[in-house]
Amino acid sequence: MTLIKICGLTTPDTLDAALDGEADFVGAVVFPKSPRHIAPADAAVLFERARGRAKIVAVTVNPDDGLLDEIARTLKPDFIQLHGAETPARAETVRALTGAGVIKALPIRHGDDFAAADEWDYHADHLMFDAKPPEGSALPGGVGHSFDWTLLADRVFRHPWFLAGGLNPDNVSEALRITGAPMVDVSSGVESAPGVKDAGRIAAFIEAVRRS
Ligand SMILES: O=C(O)c1ccccc1N[C@@H]1O[C@H](COP(=O)(O)O)[C@@H](O)[C@H]1O
Repeated sequence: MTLIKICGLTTPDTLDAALDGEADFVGAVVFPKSPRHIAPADAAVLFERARGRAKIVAVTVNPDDGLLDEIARTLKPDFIQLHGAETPARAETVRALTGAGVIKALPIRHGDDFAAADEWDYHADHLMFDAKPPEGSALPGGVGHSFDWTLLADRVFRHPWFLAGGLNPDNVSEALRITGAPMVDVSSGVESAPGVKDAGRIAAFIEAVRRS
């Protein structure tokens, strides 16, 4: 069964839509430049209802030790998602500092971009292949861009991995058919406007994955 992550949740009703649909991972984006940013203390209150029902993921971009400590003390996530230019050595520090697992997002545009996965596969619990954002983008993720899914054909990784980038209820079946991804991650594809999650689209996305 394909595992599902719904990311960038900021309200109780949309978090409930993800939990009622039995999403496997729910994500809080802790990155002030994002329209989905939520402060760790606020995320801790909101995501408490998810504990034990879905894995809680804190999405970060090049987090410093202070932020990691704050996230670990308040939100207590199951996973820290690293969506910046972190190194494998930094990931080991993140793991030690927080006690959480590590999801590492790798930006993909061409086949060569998978080279980094060889080393990262030994340092992350899960890799996430997300589209490289357009030039000049303020965000490294959550921009609704997809990459050529056929680049993933016949690739093998040590751990179950996420496909991300531009997925939505209408295209996720095709993405799964082409890539055979064991896990999928979505953010802007289940929104009505940037940062505004839509409970109906969350349910439709989960339904489309389950039907695939
Ligand atoms: O969602 C964000 O705002 C965000 C900000 C900074 C780093 C990562 C972010 N989101 C991640 O990107 C994927 C893909 O997004 P989309 O589905 O293409 O909109 C998202 O699921 C998050 O993991």
